[in-house]
Amino acid sequence: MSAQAAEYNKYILTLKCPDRLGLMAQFSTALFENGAYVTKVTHFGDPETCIYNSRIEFDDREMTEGIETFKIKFDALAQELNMEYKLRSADYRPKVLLAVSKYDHCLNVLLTKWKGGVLPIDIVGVFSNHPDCKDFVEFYGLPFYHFPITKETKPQQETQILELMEKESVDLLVLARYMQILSDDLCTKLDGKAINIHHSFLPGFKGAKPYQQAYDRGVKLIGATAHYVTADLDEGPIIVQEVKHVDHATSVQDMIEIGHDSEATALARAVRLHVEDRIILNGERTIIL
Ligand SMILES: Nc1nc2c(c(=O)[nH]1)N[C@@H](CN(C=O)c1ccc(C(=O)N[C@@H](CCC(=O)O)C(=O)O)cc1)CN2
Repeated sequence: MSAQAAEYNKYILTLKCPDRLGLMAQFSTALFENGAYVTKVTHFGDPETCIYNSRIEFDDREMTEGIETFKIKFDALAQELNMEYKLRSADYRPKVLLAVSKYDHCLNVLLTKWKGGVLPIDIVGVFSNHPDCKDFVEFYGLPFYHFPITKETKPQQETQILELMEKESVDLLVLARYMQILSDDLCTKLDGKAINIHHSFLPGFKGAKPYQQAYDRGVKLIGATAHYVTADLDEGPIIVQEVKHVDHATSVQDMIEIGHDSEATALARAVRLHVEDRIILNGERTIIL
């Protein structure tokens, strides 16, 4: 007898463990025996690392015991299979802090998608090293934090960022064309919790002014890359990439304007993938389930 979908509690289970024959049968049986009504499964067994990765959506329509009992039983299986897993309610909306400098095209798309209910996140605020985006952010009813920075005040400014993230229990920091390099210490603290949009088709043209670099090289494709932030500038695991065709007549300014769409699209998609727990970090690479 199926009740209305709205009555069910829905969950997202992500897991990784050493791969071996019969693994799927074993944890599928565990899900079945504990009444997990599976509605979606995506998985990948990495042939190089021999690690099995899976993302499972299920609900409790057939569960006779609560999710806490499910966790206790699944914990036992996880130990047996040397499995790392994360289980959360599908209703949880990750808390996201945005960072900008002066360009607001990526910020605009993120705020529009958030306001329109397309991005399942709670934006706790926006900070910037410049005041330019204050009015725009406050138009959306969000707090704007002006954190100016100089080489000398960088440690204090990054402390402001960390304190804000702590105070608001931030799950994800999104650098939406935030043009400051985060210190190694901050990158370590934000490992896997900070996404940047770089305005080139990485690994080409890392660092500052990538469109000028692209123009000077005479490329026929420009791109944008959303990646996790690491201490190695623009070297973090790649999440999403977008490209656009250009030619000999495309100026640097043309590239900057053409690139805005690619940057905003790539970043918004990367944020969605992250907050839906679809990204598995796999060394220097990502698996998108
Ligand atoms: N630790 C990291 N910080 C940041 C990353 C990253 O991958 N690791 N990505 C950048 C974004 N970025 C390109 O997308 C970028 C931003 C700024 C610069 C840069 O050189 N800026 C200033 C120097 C600023 C500073 O010293 O903090 C400059 O133009 O000289 C290069 C690339 C965001 N941060």
